[in-house]
Amino acid sequence: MARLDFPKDFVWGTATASYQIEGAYQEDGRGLSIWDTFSHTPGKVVNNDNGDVACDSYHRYEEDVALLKNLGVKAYRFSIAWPRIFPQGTGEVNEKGLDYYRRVVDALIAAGIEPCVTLYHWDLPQALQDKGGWANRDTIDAFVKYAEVVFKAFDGKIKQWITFNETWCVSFLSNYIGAHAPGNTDLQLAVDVAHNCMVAHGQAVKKFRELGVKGQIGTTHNLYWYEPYSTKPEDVAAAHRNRAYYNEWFMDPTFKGTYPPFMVDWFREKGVEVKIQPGDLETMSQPIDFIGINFYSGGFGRYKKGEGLFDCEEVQVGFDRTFMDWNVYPDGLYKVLSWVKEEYGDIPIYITENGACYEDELTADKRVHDVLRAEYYKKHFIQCHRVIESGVPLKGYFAWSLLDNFEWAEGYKKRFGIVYTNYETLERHPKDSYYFIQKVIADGGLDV
Ligand SMILES: N=NNCCOCCOc1ccc(-c2cn(C[C@@H]3NC[C@@H](O)[C@H]3O)nn2)cc1
Repeated sequence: MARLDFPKDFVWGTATASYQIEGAYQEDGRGLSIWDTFSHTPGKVVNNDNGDVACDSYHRYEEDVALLKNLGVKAYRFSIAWPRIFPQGTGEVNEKGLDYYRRVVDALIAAGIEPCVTLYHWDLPQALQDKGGWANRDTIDAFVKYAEVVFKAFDGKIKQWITFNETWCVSFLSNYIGAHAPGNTDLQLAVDVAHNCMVAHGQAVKKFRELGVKGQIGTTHNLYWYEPYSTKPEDVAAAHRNRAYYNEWFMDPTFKGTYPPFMVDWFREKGVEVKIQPGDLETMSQPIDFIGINFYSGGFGRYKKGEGLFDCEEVQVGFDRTFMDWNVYPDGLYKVLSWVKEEYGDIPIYITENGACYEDELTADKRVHDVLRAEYYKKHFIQCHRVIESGVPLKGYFAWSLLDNFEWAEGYKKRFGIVYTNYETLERHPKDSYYFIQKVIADGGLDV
């Protein structure tokens, strides 16, 4: 057996998001979000599930904090719901909305757990969507105003800030593929949304610096690791386009202040242009203190004319797959983080999401023997250790997710939690994977 010890200051955490766990969708002045609208539209979400109640963390956050404390994490990543702070997106601040997050933050601090907050985790106020949402550049100013209110309210208590979660999901998944809210299917619109979100990210970072807010700020991108199936030049080019669709399209603007030229040309061929206004590229590439990377999967692609957006077809090479039908590809984590260091330099990295969805069964004695999920975590922890040993500045890891929760268009059928949520009783039951992670944190590492 080999012993893999993590640095003493490595930050272990878990992650959730407001719309996925809070419920209380009309409580204390909360306004509607695009996910309320989307989930209440028949046919958009499996079983027509919605976030009206979810895990009821709005009322049960103390139970969640107790689970976090017992798990032994140093930090907890959650998101603030913009519609609780500005029910109409702009205008009057809803103090009761701020008060909820004051209760959560104070409970975390009392438990010795650092709050790590995502400002935008997809629940855009519907009132802003009614005016074009992220395709309307006015939303950028509304976002900065929302960020300013929250920065000021929690300065000194929240010390790790993430502007956006998974801008690829906000843009392409939600406005080109159409699988997520608001469910548009227009490539130009998706490119506009991606651009405006990255400008909003940069403007919020500038506001953070202007206000002299204590702590660190970054953003989170979901990166996939796609490799060419063969060394044939056409396969290499096709797989690179598909990788860049998730990775370079967002990482290059964030760190280089440019879009990857080969992708700009590819989109231009499809009649799609990036609408860059003077100053946008400088704004979006504002220096940040860390990058959050959400990693779940990857694969192999090869050239196939006419296949998808990039003439690239995925080739199955025998990976095990999760219940989301995603490849289990732990080496992909090592490769993508090594690539981040190589491409973008020594920016501190936090894995802000990693985890797996499997079918879980609650036993009569309230246990969940989620062997596959525990194995998934073990395999990815090994790759985290490997990448740290290689000199990549990986500073922390947040498991997705603390709780089974509303998995967007998949509803409640898809469980990612290390704690089982009984949606009838709203009871929480730690799974075997919770106890596996608890031991890794307590021991400061693992034996393999
Ligand atoms: N890729 N295109 N395929 C073509 C058809 O796709 C249809 C569906 O696609 C996707 C792609 C990606 C995801 C996804 C989900 N999570 C997990 C969440 N991360 C943030 C947190 O809230 C977690 O819940 N990360 N990524 C979902 C659906």
